[in-house]
Amino acid sequence: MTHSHHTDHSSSPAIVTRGLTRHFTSRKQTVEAVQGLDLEIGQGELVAFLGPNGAGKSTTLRMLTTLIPPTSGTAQVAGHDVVTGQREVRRAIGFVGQGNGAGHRQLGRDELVSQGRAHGLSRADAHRRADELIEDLDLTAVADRKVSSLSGGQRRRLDIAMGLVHLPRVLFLDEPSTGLDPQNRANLQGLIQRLHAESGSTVVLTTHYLEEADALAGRVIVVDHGTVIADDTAARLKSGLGDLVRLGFGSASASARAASRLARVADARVDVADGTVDLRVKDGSAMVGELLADLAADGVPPTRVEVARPTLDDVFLDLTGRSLRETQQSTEPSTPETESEVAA
Ligand SMILES: Nc1ncnc2c1ncn2[C@@H]1O[C@H](COP(=O)(O)OP(=O)(O)OP(=O)(O)O)[C@@H](O)[C@H]1O
Repeated sequence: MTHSHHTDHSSSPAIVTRGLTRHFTSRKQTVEAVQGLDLEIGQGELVAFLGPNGAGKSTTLRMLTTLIPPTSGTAQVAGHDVVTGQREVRRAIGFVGQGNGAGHRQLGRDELVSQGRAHGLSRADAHRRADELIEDLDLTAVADRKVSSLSGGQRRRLDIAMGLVHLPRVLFLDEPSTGLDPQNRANLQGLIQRLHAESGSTVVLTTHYLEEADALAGRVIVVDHGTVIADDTAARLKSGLGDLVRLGFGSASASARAASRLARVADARVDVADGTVDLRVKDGSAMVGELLADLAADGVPPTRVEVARPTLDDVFLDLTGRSLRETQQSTEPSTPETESEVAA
């Protein structure tokens, strides 16, 4: 691995988009998949793209990796325009898409070696790199089998290895951990972190696992309906939402009385359901003692108290009105051409 160190602010950004837009027309219906994205991602950043199904994440990645041209707007990746500099962009990037990258009839190891050779590695380097990745991605037992005989998760890991063979300067991963078991998901996270730290590569990934975005990414970009609706560190997105203080009461009248008392707490959002009051407030854990004393003094002491730090899922729900957990469970990885999605 090369050890040039990351986050070089003096040089140009790894990715710049201006008004990046992509429409799809099928059966006389137009889907505005990506609508005027303005992004700037610096060299060495590790960015997670989050959004509900159909938000435009894959379409954005497919434009940035030159697989489909924008309808309008521009994008530069590694200093080259994705349309006029397609070849240069492709040479600089690695892409792990949602489909399968490796051919079927080959052996996994041979696929990796030929991918390395195609990217200009010497035969010896290509073999060494393939060995490294086979080890890193826990493919040792299956690397010498035909690709077509691998399980879904094994294929996924081979595809990821294919995208990493040439130590790309900019790496795009479209839902890399989908279909992996928890063990392999954790391994993959470690691998992405190492790659990022050791080679200073810029990494852009989409994921439906919010914990993954939280653990890995220095920057989280939330998209919905083809536009960016939030762009910040996970920590700031969460602290902006505040803690959840959930108070339980013996009766609905007690919770109503407590709620009217709590409405006076500055900058808090109060929700009452019978018997419970939810308070969304900055630093809930620090203020809960005082809060309880106040309620006791007013004669409405709660019978139960919970304080929860916000998760990225809470942020996501707050921003999009949808829980990513729900969308993740209810939907299979999308086949974009299906009519229901086009109509959505
Ligand atoms: N080739 C295509 N033809 C028609 N519509 C498309 C095509 N590709 C994508 N779309 C539509 O564009 C919108 C954005 O799709 P995209 O795949 O970018 O979403 P996504 O955020 O990656 O979603 P997911 O989380 O489900 O992977 C969707 O409404 C989708 O149906």
